[in-house]
Amino acid sequence: MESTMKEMRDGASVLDFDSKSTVEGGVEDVYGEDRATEDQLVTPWTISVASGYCLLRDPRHNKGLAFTEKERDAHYLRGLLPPAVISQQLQEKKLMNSIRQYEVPLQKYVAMMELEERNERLFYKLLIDNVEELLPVVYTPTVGEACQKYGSIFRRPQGLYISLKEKGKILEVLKNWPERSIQVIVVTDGERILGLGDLGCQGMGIPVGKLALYTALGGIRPSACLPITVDVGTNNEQLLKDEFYIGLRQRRATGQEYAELLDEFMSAVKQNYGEKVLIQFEDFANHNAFELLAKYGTTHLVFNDDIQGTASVVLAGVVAALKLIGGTLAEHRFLFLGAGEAGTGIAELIALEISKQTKAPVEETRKKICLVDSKGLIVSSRKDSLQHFKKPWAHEHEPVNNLLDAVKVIKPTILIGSSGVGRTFTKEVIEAMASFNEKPLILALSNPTSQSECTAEEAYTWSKGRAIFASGSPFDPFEYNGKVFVPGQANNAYIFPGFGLGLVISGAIRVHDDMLLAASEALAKQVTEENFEKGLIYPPFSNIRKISANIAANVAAKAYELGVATRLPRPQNLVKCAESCMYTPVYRNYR
Ligand SMILES: O=C([O-])CC(=O)C(=O)O
Ligand SMILES: [Mg+2]
Repeated sequence: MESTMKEMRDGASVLDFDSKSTVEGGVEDVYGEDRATEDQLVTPWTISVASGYCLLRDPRHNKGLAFTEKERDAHYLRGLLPPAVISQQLQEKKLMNSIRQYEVPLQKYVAMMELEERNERLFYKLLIDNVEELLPVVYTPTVGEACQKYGSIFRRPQGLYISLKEKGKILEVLKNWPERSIQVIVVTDGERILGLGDLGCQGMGIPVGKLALYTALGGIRPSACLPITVDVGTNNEQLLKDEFYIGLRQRRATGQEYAELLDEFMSAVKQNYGEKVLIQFEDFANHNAFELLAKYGTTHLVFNDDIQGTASVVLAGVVAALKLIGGTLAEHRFLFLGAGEAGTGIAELIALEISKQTKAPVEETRKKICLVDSKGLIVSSRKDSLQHFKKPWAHEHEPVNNLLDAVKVIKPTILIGSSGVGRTFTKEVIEAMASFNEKPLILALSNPTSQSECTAEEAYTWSKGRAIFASGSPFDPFEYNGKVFVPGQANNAYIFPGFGLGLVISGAIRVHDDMLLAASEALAKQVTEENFEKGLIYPPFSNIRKISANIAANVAAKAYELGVATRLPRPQNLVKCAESCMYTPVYRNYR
């Protein structure tokens, strides 16, 4: 009898499913429980129409004073709102005025988060229309401070928390999340939040912030985004002692215990959301970041923003910069400070692109790139003691034990900082770069601003206005000798929203390095003559939705070419397709 009912509900396909284990996802699998076997527990979700008081308190549907007279009548709102009816534009103006009055960035952050909890469309309207002004509020650098103080500013939970306490029950925890059609998950374990180190469970600010950008910059629907923090403890003594700390009060689980929890999480995600959900790893410590990417890259749609997103954005900036500094990629010498996720990720993608351009094997093209870590230049004599992700960069060279000496002997044309340690591009380092380069390209990528390898002012002043400079966190334009220099922001925020959109619109099931190259190429093409004249190697964020649509189209095209796209037939015009899929924050009319 039971099986007959299930067949009636699910149609003929139920016969196939019943005999299978449910640990894999499927194309139609959006609810998870549709595929659940009879002995599995399901969540009895219901859908209802919000009205009256509940409607005003539902952030997804609330419009505040913008509810029309007709809507107020039809939805039992009479008397619950003051008489004035105002437009979304006027609401936006009012909120921008009030946010601009706060002088402390963290107050602006809290105001934005409160808006998101109150009125989601208005939040995104503000963010999209004022992207250059609000990006530093909801994203780096302010989000870093927010994570450090998350326990104190915590009001309502955002996202999903999966801790060691949920071991064995992760699938059930996922089913507690109210949305079913998830397209993008950003997950952190909080061990390396920006350049701020281990912030444990308070790292949640990062997935929340990244996903706000997925919607604002890439047009993924907010309801399709799921921020997750996996809490395995923290080694941050200060947080462990902090009475307001929101996470597990224990030291980090490692080894098998860690691997098992992550494995359960990865299986549960695929089981619940299917094959096409994008899982973006964010701000994991080096060892776990590389391992997770390698382990799940062949079974899941995974993307590590710190390794791959940063690589793609930096390659785009370097390619664009060639218009200003001359030469081909292969003709330049690269020196990195920092050999972690960002450093080795960028280095590898640059080596790959040079290899594609010159047909030389990547083992050869890697030799154009040198990396310095905390122990000095990475050279072959250090090979035995190096972590595996650094080994490809151990070239034959005399040991050199600091950055300045490495700059002097290698004479790079391009200097890239990704060490997470601030103020390491000293006056001597920049002056040395400027002594043998007409236009040294200097990228200070570490975040937030406090960890930047140097400031824009320092780069321009110490190079006497000759440096081409971009940084991970934003700096204001700087005037030197009567000329205004506008520093670019070499931040993965240019890439991941469009990249993710490209995966979603093509229904891609795996990420491939060639897609990262496709994203870089699309971004580099968006830099205009006018941008170059100001010394910019990235286009302004004000055009980001157009940029994201172009990145998405190039990434999707590559997914179809590689045969990993499942959305068929392939749309003719992928840019149009990307644009038409984008979420818009304009209020909808209610009947
Ligand atoms: O969040 C950012 O601004 C860039 C990034 O991924 C990081 O620094 O880890
Ligand atoms: Mg990151």
